[in-house]
This record gives sequence, C-alpha cells and structure tokens, in this order.
Amino acid sequence: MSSDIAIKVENLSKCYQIYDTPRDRLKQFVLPRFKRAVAPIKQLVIRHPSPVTAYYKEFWALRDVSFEVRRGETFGILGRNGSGKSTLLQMICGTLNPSYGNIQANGRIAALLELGSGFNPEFTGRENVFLNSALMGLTADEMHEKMDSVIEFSGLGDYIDQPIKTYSSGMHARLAFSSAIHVEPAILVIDEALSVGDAGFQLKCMLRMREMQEKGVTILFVSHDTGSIVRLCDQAIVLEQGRIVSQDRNPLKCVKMYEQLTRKVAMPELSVRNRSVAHAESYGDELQGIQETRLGSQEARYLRVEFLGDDNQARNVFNAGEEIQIKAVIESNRQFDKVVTGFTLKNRAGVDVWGDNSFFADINLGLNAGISELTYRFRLHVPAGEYFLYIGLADISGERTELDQRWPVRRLTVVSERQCLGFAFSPASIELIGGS
Ligand SMILES: Nc1ncnc2c1ncn2[C@@H]1O[C@H](COP(=O)(O)OP(=O)(O)OP(=O)(O)O)[C@@H](O)[C@H]1O
Repeated sequence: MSSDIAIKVENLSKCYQIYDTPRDRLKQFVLPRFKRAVAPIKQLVIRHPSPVTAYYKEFWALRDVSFEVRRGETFGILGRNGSGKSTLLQMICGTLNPSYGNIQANGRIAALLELGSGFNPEFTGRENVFLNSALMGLTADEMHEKMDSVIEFSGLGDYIDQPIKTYSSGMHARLAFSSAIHVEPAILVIDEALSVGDAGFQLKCMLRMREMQEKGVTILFVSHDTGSIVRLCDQAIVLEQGRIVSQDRNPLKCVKMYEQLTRKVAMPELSVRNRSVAHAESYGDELQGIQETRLGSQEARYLRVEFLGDDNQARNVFNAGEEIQIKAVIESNRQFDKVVTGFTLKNRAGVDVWGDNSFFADINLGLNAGISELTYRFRLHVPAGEYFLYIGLADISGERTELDQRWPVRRLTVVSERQCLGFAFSPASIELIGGS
C-alpha cells in the first residue's frame, strides 16, 4: 500500500448467520459435527451422501465494500439505520472479523464508537483511560503526562475517580472522546457517539477535530448530520443495505443521495397523466452548474416557483431583512386531502440556513385537482450571500409519499451593506456608556 494511503478497504464483506429459533442454533452446532463423524461409515453403504443442511439464513450486513482514504483526509460515511456503518467501522478497528475482504491501515487507530468503546464499567474513568492507552501502545510515563489534559478536556472533574457504570451517556462520550484524542492517533474513527454529548461539548469536539485535521490526522466520520459531513469531509460514501451506493469527492453529492434514501420516494411514472411535467419550468441556468434533483410521484408538482418583492414583481436579489414571498404554482392530477409543503434555504456548502413548512406552522392543507397557487411570506433574516431554494410537497393523507421535491429549484442572492456573522441577520444596535 502506498505511503500516502491511510486506509485501504477491499471487497470487505460481513455475513451473519440468522437463526429462527435457539433450537436451530443448537442443531447447527451439533448436526454437522455428527454428520462428519459418521460420514466415513455412511460412504461405505451410500454412494451419494445427502448434502449438509444449514439451519440458518445468511444475512450480509456488508457486501463488497472497497475504498481508499488518503492520509490526512476526513472520510464521511452516511447511511440509514441498519445500512452497515457500525459493522464497517468495527471491522476497520479490528473488533469484528470480516467474512471476506481486506483492510489495511497505516498507523494507530483510535475509535470513538457508540457501541463498544472498550471501557470496563467496573473501573473508574481514570483506570479506563490508563487501560485504553496501554492497549493503544502508550507507556505509563506518557500516560501520566497526559492524564491531566484528558481530565481537563473531558470536563468530568472528580467523576474521573468514579466507576464508569455510574456515568450518564453524555459523561461516557466525554471520556471516550477525550481519551481517544490524547493517544495521538494517526486515524481517528468517530461514529454517532458524539451526538449524546451536550451542545457545548459537541462544539468543543468539532473544534478539536478541526485542529486534528490541520495536523494531518485521518478521520473516519459517521454522522446523520449532513451539514457536518459537507463541512468536514474531503470525500464521502453512502451505504445502503451493506453496499456503497454513492462515493464522491464532493460530499454534497453523497448527501443528496442520502436525503433521497431517507425519504420514501416514488419515482415519476412515465404516463400520459404526467406529461405536463415536461412543461414545468426549470431554472438550470441560474443554478450555476448545480444540477437539480427532482423526486416524487409527480401526481402533484411544482410548475413554477418565483421570488416576489413587496411590489409583487419577480426578482432574485433581495436585501437582508427585506420582506419576500415565494410563490409556487402547483398542478395536481387529483384531490389530496392532506399534504405538507415546505422549503429550505441552503448555502453553497449545502447547509440548511433556514426553512419552514406547513407542518411546523400547524396548518392543514389539501389540494384540489388542477392548478393551485401557494405563497410563503416572511422576512429574509439571513446575511448577505448566495442561497439555494429547496422545495417539497408530500401527500400525508396516509403513509407519507413524496409528490414533488426540487433540490434545489432556484438561486437567491441576498445583499447587505451591514456585515454580520453566522446564519441569522439580526444587526445589533451598539451603545457604549462612558466611552467616546
Ligand atoms: N451480530 C449480528 N447478528 C446479526 N445481524 C447483525 C448483527 N450485527 C448487526 N447486524 C445487522 O447488520 C445490519 C447492519 O448493522 P449496523 O449496526 O452495521 O448498521 P448501522 O448502519 O450502523 O445502523 P445504525 O445507524 O442503526 O447504527 C443490520 O441489519 C443489523 O441488524
């Protein structure tokens, strides 16, 4: 493996044996052994012995997964529940054996896994940190040197000398992260474990992850937070039913695929009823090379989407803080008793800056067959910048079914002479008493 590769995974697969009943498990354990024992005798009397019966079903939690992560890269792993993320991480960390395939890793791996952080519940936090560090190859002197810093970062104070079994999940996460980063790993593996920490600690971890990225640590990062994947990762994959369904150096593409999977999407039927979809306006030119993803059954669909100012004129440049309307023309093939409609403004990095929908607003909406017009009115309290409008429409009369999702549909430019930081435009008035 070349030296600039930190992790190489080739055709990695994991098969679990699933038993319907404990009895089947016992049969599987006993009978093949018994058959093997009597086989020589059977062969003397039967020319074609019956094949060995299996009492389990095979379940492939991971199948033929291959990728390479370069040194210093942050590699994002997305996937719905049960798609194989933990299985993959556990095999990379060496706590689970693959059924077949190879993993090569260059350097010390520290893992921060939701399940199986390796802590012993009977030992105190301090004892566990020692134990963990010894397993990672640190000497006792090195560990003594780092202990104060581990305790300080974790913020556990005196709890460090309490047995881990008395810790809350948040305290557990604090200790796990703090202990993992202090062993100075070449590769840091992080899954959703961080999500149980409080917001302050999560921010501290994110800042530390940034520092580690700058120092060239390779990071494997599993998260359902697509914003963090876009912000932090150099490349990403999406797992679905144990296979890679998207892999890209532009994590935004993976996020789109993941968002598509997380919604129950019915793809458009190509029928005469849907022919007017072809006449729906597309705003590809203004999207600056970003390809619109359009999903849903299209039984009801957005034909036109406009931004309007207070003079009811369409435009797509607005002042921060100005009143804006988003007006959409919807065409429906039939009546829908209950729909939900919403929108999000995302920035160039794909991060949700602000959004709203009829469900949050507690409004019941239905659609009649034919044309309807939908309007959102709000003040644009977002700072100057480029934004992309994502809109959606779903039928929620029964089980939720997507009707039309347009990601993104339009681009909006917000301008302001007043600069500010962050995602909200709320300029402060500033007063200094006693100064000049
Ligand atoms: N020991 C096991 N025996 C049988 N099946 C298992 C075992 N461990 C995991 N699985 C199955 O393998 C699949 C992948 O599980 P895995 O925990 O890797 O998913 P995941 O993507 O990490 O999910 P989540 O987001 O819920 O943590 C799941 O269907 C799970 O039920």
